[in-house]
Amino acid sequence: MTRTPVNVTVTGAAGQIGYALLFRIASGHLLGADTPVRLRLLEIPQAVKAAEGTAMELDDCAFPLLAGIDITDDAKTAFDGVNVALLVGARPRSKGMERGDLLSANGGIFKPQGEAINAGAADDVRVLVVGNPANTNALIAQQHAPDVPAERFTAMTRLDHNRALAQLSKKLDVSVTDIKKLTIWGNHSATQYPDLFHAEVNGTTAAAAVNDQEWLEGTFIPTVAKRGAAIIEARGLSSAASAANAALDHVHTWVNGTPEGDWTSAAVVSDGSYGVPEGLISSFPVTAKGGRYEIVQGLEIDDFSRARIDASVAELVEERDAVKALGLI
Ligand SMILES: NC(=O)C1=CN([C@@H]2O[C@H](COP(=O)(O)OP(=O)(O)OC[C@H]3O[C@@H](n4cnc5c(N)ncnc54)[C@H](O)[C@@H]3O)[C@@H](O)[C@H]2O)C=CC1
Ligand SMILES: O=C([O-])CC(=O)C(=O)O
Repeated sequence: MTRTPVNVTVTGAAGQIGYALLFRIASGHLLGADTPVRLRLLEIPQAVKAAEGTAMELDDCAFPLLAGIDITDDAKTAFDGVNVALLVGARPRSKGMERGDLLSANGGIFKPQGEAINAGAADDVRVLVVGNPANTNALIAQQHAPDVPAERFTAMTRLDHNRALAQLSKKLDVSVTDIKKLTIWGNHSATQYPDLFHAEVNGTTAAAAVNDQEWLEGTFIPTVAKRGAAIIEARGLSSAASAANAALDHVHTWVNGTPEGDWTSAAVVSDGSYGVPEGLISSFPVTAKGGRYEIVQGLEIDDFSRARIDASVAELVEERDAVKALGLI
């Protein structure tokens, strides 16, 4: 067993994703069964007591890998020495709130968190932003952490990726493990593009295996892209356990790598690949090797895919320009 605990900071720890996430981190599902973790929980002052309650329950599980829990409402304390930062806490959209208001409220959260990561994080820090709008929140944090390599800031589209795997496996009556090279492109929003043209099912292109363009356009893409809203409609609350599961998958893959002959989806800083403006945090097909995510290169993009990627990236550009206009980056 690696004896030095890894410092894992979770923001929004008292929220519903936090509750679904913390117990699995402490039981080894983030970094593996041989890596002890020290949890740092960051919450707003009004929710610190609830986070303390969760910490009591974590204690009561007597997890062998859990080396300690600290709870704070101060970002600097929360990110001091952090190795893995899971930025879950965010300001949800409330009634009558415009997109600009939402971006502005979240800027007030992700700017100081980026600064705190810049000031105190460990050299190997890896940051995953889950809180919405995830891509742009990640961009804000990254822009305020100039001393941290930009590639260490990522946003979560792994839930969208897993949703797409599930929908396709049902359609084709195959196991999710038979599906490889699926991609979510763009923003974690309804404009995202789940791509079946590069995906493979038992060696055949997924789009060809489906052989039903109407299903692909009229059912598959909207079902995946609007799944978050469908869960809210059904549950009265947004996805929590599936989001927590995807966050574990994202970090586990980042650290441990993608299998040979496969890739996954993550929103990472664009290097200009596939016409996505450099610096935007956009979802791409990525492999992970040696602890780094890398954008899969050289895929041919046909007109159908091009139009959808461009539409989602245009939304990311709009969001970036809006936070720029607000002085947040
Ligand atoms: N990227 C993705 O695939 C997904 C993203 N989400 C997003 O994740 C976020 C969290 O979702 P839930 O846990 O369901 O929300 P929630 O409302 O249950 O919990 C959010 C928590 O964040 C805390 N918080 C707010 N501001 C904070 C700050 N400055 N520092 C630390 N904590 C703060 C709140 O006190 C609350 O406890 C939301 O923005 C949601 O939209 C949810 C599902 C999927
Ligand atoms: O849609 C929401 O508000 C929550 C979310 O991001 C998702 O479930 O994908």
